[in-house]
Formats: sequence, C-alpha cells, structure tokens
Amino acid sequence: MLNRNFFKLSNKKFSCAFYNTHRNKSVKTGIVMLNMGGPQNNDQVQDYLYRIMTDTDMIQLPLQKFLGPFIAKKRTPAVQKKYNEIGGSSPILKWTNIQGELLCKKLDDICPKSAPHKHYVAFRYVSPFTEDTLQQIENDKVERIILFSQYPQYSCATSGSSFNTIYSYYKRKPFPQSIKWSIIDRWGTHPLLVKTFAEKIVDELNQFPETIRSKVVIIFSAHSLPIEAVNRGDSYPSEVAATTEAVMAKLGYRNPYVLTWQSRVGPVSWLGPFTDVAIEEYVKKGIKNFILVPIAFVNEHIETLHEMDIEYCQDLGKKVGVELIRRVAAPNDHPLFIEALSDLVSRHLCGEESINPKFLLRCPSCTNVRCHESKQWFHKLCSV
Ligand SMILES: C=CC1=C(C)c2cc3[nH]c(cc4nc(cc5[nH]c(cc1n2)c(C)c5CCC(=O)O)C(CCC(=O)O)=C4C)c(C)c3C=C
Ligand code: FES
Ligand SMILES: [Fe+2]
Repeated sequence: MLNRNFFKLSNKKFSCAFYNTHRNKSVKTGIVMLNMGGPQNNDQVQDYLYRIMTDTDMIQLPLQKFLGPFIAKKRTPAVQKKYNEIGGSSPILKWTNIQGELLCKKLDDICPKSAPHKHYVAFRYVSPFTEDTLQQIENDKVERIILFSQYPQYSCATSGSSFNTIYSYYKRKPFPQSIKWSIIDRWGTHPLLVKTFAEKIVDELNQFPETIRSKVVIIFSAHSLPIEAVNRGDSYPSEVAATTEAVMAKLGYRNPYVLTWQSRVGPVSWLGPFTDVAIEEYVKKGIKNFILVPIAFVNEHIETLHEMDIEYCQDLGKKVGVELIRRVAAPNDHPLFIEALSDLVSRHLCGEESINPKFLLRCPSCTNVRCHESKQWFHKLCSV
C-alpha cells in the first residue's frame, strides 16, 4: 500500500503557523531538486550525451539504439571543447547546491515544524543520479519528500523524463510506505520568478544609453523542442510563452520583445524562430540593440555561458554588425528567486497544494507507455 493521504487535493488555505501548531511531531523533510544536470569534467561528457540521446522521453529518433549513441560519440569532442571554454564543467551542480542550501535555510526559519529541511540533488543524465538520490533519501529515513522540478516550465522531454524515472525506479523495488510525498511540477508564472526576471532585465536595460533604451529588443530565448513533441501537445512552448508574457506585463510592456528558441541537436525538425536567425534578421532590418533573456532555466549552464555569451553575443554579434547586445544572468542565487523557491515549497508543506491536476494529464497524442504507467502511478498516490 502506498501512503496516499498526503496527496488529497484540497482547496483549503492553511497558513504555516496553523499547520505547525496542529502537528505534534517534527518531520524531517527532503527537497528533491530534479534536473538534467551537466558534466563535471571532460570524461563525463560522452556518457552524459549518450544518456540524453538514448532517452526516449527526451527525444525520439529513428533507430534510436544505434543513432543515439552515434550522435553522442560524434558530438563529444565539440561539446568537450565548449565545456573547456566555460571553465571545464557545467555549473548546474554548483548552482543547484547553492540554491538548495539557501532554500532549506529559509524553510527552517519559516516552517520550523517540518525542519530540518535538507535538499537533495537528483540529476537525470549525470551524477548525482535520481536513482542514487532516492536510495540516499531512504537511508536518511526522511519522513517527507517534496519532488521539486527545477525546470520552471514543464516539458515531457525534461521534467516528464525525471518523473518517469522516479516511477521506473519504484517499479523495480519496494515503495517506502512511510514517506509522505508532494510534487511541484511547474511554476513558470510564479510572481517572484517573474519579478526576478523583470528586475534582472531592468538592470541590463539601464546599461544602455538612455537615448536608445526604449528601443532595445528583448529576446526571450529558450531551449527549443522537436516539432514532433510540439505537435504531440507538449505544454512547454505555451508555458515558456506564459512566463515571457508575465515578465513583459510586469515591465509594463515597455520594450519590443520576441520569444525565440535555441540549442537544436540532431537530425530532427525543431521549433523556431531560432535565436541566432532572429538576431541576424533583425540586424538586416536595421534593429541593432538587444537583450538576451534565458527564460527557461534557473542557473547558468553551457547554453547561457557558451551559446548565448560566446556564440551569439560575441561571435555572431560581431559578424552581423550588432551595436550592443547584453545577456541577462540566470536567476542563480538572486534573493527574490530564493524567495520564489521557498514560497513554492512552503505552500506544499502547509498543505495548500500537493499536486497539480495538469500533471496527471498526458499530451493529447502521447503514445509513450512509460508516461501512461507513470501518470497512473502518480494518480494512485493522489487519490487516497
Ligand atoms: C536531444 C534532444 C534534446 C531535447 C529535446 C532537449 C530539450 C531541452 N533541454 C533543456 C535544457 C538543457 N539542455 C542542455 C544540454 C543538452 N540538451 C541536449 C539535447 C536536448 N535537449 C543535449 C545533447 C545537451 C548537451 C549539450 C549539447 O550537446 O549541446 C542543457 C545544458 C546542460 C549543461 O551542462 O550546462 C540544458 C540546461 C530544456 C529546458 C529542454 C526543453 C524541453
Ligand atoms: S509525451 Fe507528453 S505525456 Fe507522454
Ligand atoms: Fe537540452
């Protein structure tokens, strides 16, 4: 039997204080920070790419068992070179640990009854792997777990793959019945996340001469998705657009803006318009001042530090004749962003939310059996 009570959906709004005074024993709470992760050194790059390119939740390729490893191997030297150019490793682990520590410190203050809170990093394609982290949580005898996707916008390729991995892990081994579970699957329009981006954009806008400031084009750029996934009904494109609109609303729509897509990989069609093409085409149209905003990831990574900073701002900007282009930093350890994280988690701890009904609905054209089984499994967890 699974422990399901915690998942009952409730419209009741409890304050943390109310909740805490009605609990008679402290709980030790694990915040599981789900993400794809990035290689810590050159030696990890090929395995990392292999795991991505053979993950059928992430991408579906013809003859994937052969083509996936082939692309991974072929891509390895170029990707190693990129990581070398940004310091030799992906900063995702470093930032996730900083964010987790700041988050738990805040939670210990605002929700003392569920303290001590401890963050766990659960990566999909590199250590610390999700499976090892789940085992660690059991070893630590954690009483309560918040599964917290670190992708603000939900995609079956990213967040979905992480949740499916948790399902697959427990399909193979006994489920720890004593643990209470809660899920944060998406949060792309959280007011404090939106405010974080808006403040960072204003900081960058202020670096432009006043005479051109209002004309600077804000390019919101997110990792692209294969067209096949878009047509299947993956909600990521609309959720990224929702974040973009919320940020622009916060800024009073003061500048022209556009949403574009970057980082296409492998021989499939990807959602456009592409960020590099947009920059080039706007310059041709006489628009030469830009701010780039990485809107779909919460910490620096290869795509901000290499693709945006080096390939777009530096190399492409020079080649096509950009006047000024600046990149907004990822949320990282911005205090407002840490507030956003702690607000999201504390709502779960206080019983206001446990799972989002949208999480249980598959894409209209999903044929992935693992999605079906995984959603059913999470649904059982939710219904008593
Ligand atoms: C193979 C298909 C891929 C899909 C679909 C995809 C979607 C997707 N990815 C992110 C966020 C990130 N991806 C990152 C790296 C990365 N992504 C893919 C492939 C797909 N991503 C590869 C092969 C790689 C490795 C790098 C490369 O070969 O270029 C990263 C960076 C990690 C780091 O180490 O810094 C992020 C972040 C999102 C949000 C997304 C959307 C649905
Ligand atoms: S691909 Fe979206 S639910 Fe399966
Ligand atoms: Fe990616």
